[in-house]
Parts: sequence; structure tokens; C-alpha cells
Amino acid sequence: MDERSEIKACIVCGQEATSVCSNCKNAAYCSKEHQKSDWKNHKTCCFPFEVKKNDDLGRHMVATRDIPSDSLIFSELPIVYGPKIVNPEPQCLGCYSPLDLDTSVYCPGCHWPVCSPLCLGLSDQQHHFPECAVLSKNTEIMGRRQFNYEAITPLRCLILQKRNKRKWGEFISMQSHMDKRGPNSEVYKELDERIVKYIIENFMAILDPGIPPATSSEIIHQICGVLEVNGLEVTAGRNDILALYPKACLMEHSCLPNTKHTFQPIDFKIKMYSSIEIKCGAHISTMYTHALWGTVARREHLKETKYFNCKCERCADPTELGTNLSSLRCIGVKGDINEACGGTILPLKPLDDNTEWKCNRCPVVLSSGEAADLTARLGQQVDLELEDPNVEKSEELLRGLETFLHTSHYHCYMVKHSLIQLYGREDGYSHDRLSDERLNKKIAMCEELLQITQTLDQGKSRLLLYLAVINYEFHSALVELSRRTDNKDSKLSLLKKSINMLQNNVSLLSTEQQYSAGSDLLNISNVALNNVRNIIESI
Ligand SMILES: C[S@@+](CC[C@H](N)C(=O)[O-])C[C@H]1O[C@@H](n2cnc3c(N)ncnc32)[C@H](O)[C@@H]1O
Repeated sequence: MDERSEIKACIVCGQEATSVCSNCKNAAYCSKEHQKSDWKNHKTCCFPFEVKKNDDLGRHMVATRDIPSDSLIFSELPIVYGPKIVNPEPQCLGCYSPLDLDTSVYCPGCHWPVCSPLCLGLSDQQHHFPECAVLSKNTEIMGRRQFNYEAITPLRCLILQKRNKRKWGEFISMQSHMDKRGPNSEVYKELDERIVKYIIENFMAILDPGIPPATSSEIIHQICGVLEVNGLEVTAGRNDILALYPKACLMEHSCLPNTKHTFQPIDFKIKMYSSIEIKCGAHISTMYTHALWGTVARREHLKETKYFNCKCERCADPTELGTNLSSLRCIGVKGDINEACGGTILPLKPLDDNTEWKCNRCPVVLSSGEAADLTARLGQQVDLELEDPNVEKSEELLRGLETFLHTSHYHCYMVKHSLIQLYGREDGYSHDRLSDERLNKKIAMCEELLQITQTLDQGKSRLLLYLAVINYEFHSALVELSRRTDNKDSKLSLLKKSINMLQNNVSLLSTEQQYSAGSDLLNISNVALNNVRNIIESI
């Protein structure tokens, strides 16, 4: 694989470089003198990685030294942020809190709906302030109440082009895959209707001169490409917005990533940490898709939205690291006797979209289409049931699913994750009223889900909330089991195990943002921890 380093000229004088900083391998110098004179500047950006480039991945990050787990790799502010470009809620353009358009008040400058005319974000010099001047010149939108939130972030990028050449340069040099998003593609036609025409009809004349009208629609398409390929979803209060970061956007995807990140409120600074130890020379990766989707769903999503075929260790393994997250159950019959085979059906070549799926016990073979149809059909049932789940219906659904799917399949995982929360909480199924059978089932499910979750998320980053919910539910089931146990030693051992579960949560959730689901779970885990300690003392 051809891995070319990006930097070749001395960053002090521009002459050909003869050496690079041995720590980050990013900064190149022509001489020791220039390296020494630059240290004051360079130490602020001497990161433990270098940016390399190859034909497979494009630009990507490679560790230039061993990075211990939980180390800060870099932090940075976004180049631009704003409402998502797909299905954004009506929201305040100052602070992004969701709005009810019938009752909202309006920005005194542009008359777009806002949470309050005094919202501090309205005077953000990098975002609403310059856009306000553009929006305010089109009063027709206000009259027709055609507030198209999907167009706001692309509009901010167009304004960036005029206001900040350096940031614009960084933005527009990002990967946009325009070769696959040309005028004949579905995505092009769809963006034209949703965003491009709206901006051109309403704002292009206002933005000109400075953006050549002949190429303006192409620029907006390229902006949308950059946003879709590189944008990160960031939680802003009660809403998710889209943000673009110069370094984070260079990170490659892996279904077993080795980093985790947090966002600072208000300015949305990202902090990127190692989630496991990263060895010198290893690629530094993040995850672009959902960790609890099976391989076919993850690879399809990455191909459709990011235009590459993932070939990571997890995707290449038919069993997904032994979790069987995508495995099917064979419904063929055993030889002459009318007994279900019960074998496991796995893809023969998971990196081939057209691979056959074969049973490990009998000759049954499914085509990739048959396996995909079955998985999609059962997935629809799960989505429907999980909209308003209850114990009886979920148990019945799970029995049905397990006829066709491995018991650890991701559809079964989702139903079990919901069931462990219903057991103990639904009316008539409180912990003290759960049958022994259901209580033991809850414990077995927690054990199984814990195993899968830890295998797929070794850095405890992507599935943090799933993991914390399992820990919490596991603790409650163990406390109930201890209540039903007469033997004092067994009682204490169960309670100590449940304390471990809660302590795990306290450490897992310690950096969760205030008022988030994670911080709620942290609070209830702390309360439960006290309760269990009190129970132990009273024994
Ligand atoms: C957010 S960008 C990452 C930076 C990009 N490589 C660049 O050169 O600007 C995402 C794009 O990087 C490439 N990419 C990221 N992870 C990859 C992977 N695991 N395999 C192949 N290509 C990948 C794909 O082209 C993807 O659309």
C-alpha cells in the first residue's frame, strides 16, 4: 500500500525539508535551526499522529508513538456548524433549541423564528450574525413562512467562502465524492429539489458578487457533498446539529474504532481521546455507522452515504467476533427425521455483497438476497413492536425471531434490551412480582447482552448507554434475587456483584453532559449504589 506523507516543505522557509518532527512526524524542516526556532509555535500542535494518504483510504491518521488508553489525541473547534441537512426540526438559529412555529417569536434582524429575540447565539459572529444580514434581505420568505432549515448550513458555508478564505479552503478541500454524486445521481436530483433551488432562488443574488453564478449550483452541491461525507452530529441542548471539524474529518472509519469523543456545550469543541491503547504505526479510527447493526446493514449504509466498502476485521469475520450478531438459524430438517436442524447460517464471504449463506450443520444454502429479505422483514416487525413495547408482545416476538435468527442476532439483541427494562418496570411485572422464571431470564439476558456489547465496543465508547442500561438492570435483578435467597453468603455475594455493576456505571458515565440521558442514569445509579450499601449494612 502506497502511504505518502502529506508534508514535504520546511514549514519555516518553504525550502525542501530534510527531516520531520520525531514526535508527530507532521512538521517538516530543512534544518535543525529552523526546527528549533519553530518549537514555540509547533508545540501547540504537536500531535501524536501524522496524516498519510493512500489509494484505499484517502487521507487518514497514523499514530506516531504509542498512545495509552484515555489520552487526549487532539481537540478543536468546528469550521462551521448548523442545522442538519436532512430532516432538521424547526429550531432557533441562535441556540438550535426546537421551536413550535405557531408560537415562536422572531429574530429582530431577519424575522426567522427564534427562541427569544435576546438569544445570545443570534450575535454569534461566525454563524447567525452574518447569515442574518443575508436572510433579512429576502422578506418574501418571511411572508410565505417558507423557512427551509435544510438550507441554513449550506448557506453558512457559502457565506464562509466570502468571509474566511482560510476556513473555506479547509472546508472545500474535504472529500465530497462528487464523482459519484453527479447530475444523473439520485442524490443530486433530490438535493436540487430540497436545497439547491431554494438557495439559488432566494439568496444567490444577495450573495453575489463573489460567487460566480454559472457555477453556483455546482458549489452548493459540492458543499452538500462535503457536509454529508464529513459532518458529525453534535447534540446541542435538546436538538442534534451538524458540525465540521478540520482534523476529525480526516479520521477513517472502522467498525472496531480506537477512539471516542466528547463535545463541549456552546462552542461545540470536540475532544478526541483514545478509547483503547493505540500502538505506534496503528491507524487512528472512528465509527461512521451504528455499532449494533449487522455487517450487511453497516456496509450498505457506509457504501450509500460514504462511498466505500468497509473491510475491517469485524466486517471480514462471518461471526462478527463470535457475537453472531448477523447469524441466521437454520430451519431445514435433519435427515429423514422431522426435526429442525437448528444450525447456524453464516455468510461464506462477508466482504462479497453477493455471497452465499450456508448452514454449519446441513446442506441448506441461502442467496444474499434471501438472507437480506428475511433480515429486513424481521427488522420491520422489531421496529414496529419497539415503538410501544410490552412484556407479553415482546416475549412472543422474541420466540418468533428465534425461529429464524441466531439468539444473539442484532434484532434479538434489541428486543432483549427492551425486555430487560420491561421486566421489573411494567405494571404487573415489578421485580417483586416477577416469576422466578422471568427473573432468571432477565439475568441470563443481561449476561448475554453484556458479553456482546463488551466484545463490539471494547473502548466503551459507542455503546455506552446500552452498556450502562444493562449494568443497571443487571444490578436490579441481582438485588431481587438476593431478596429471594435465604443463605446469607449467597445474598452478600449477589449484592456485591450488583455494587460492581453500579460502580461500573459511575465510572462509565462520569463525563456525561448535564441533563443528558447518560447523566440521568448516572444519578439513578448513584442512588441505587447507596441503597444496596444500606441493604448490605442491614444484613
Ligand atoms: C470523513 S472522510 C475521511 C477523510 C478522507 N479520507 C479524505 O481524504 O478527506 C470519509 C471518506 O474517507 C474514506 N474512508 C474512510 N474510512 C474508510 C475505510 N475504512 N475504508 C475505505 N475508505 C474510507 C471514504 O472515501 C469516505 O467517504
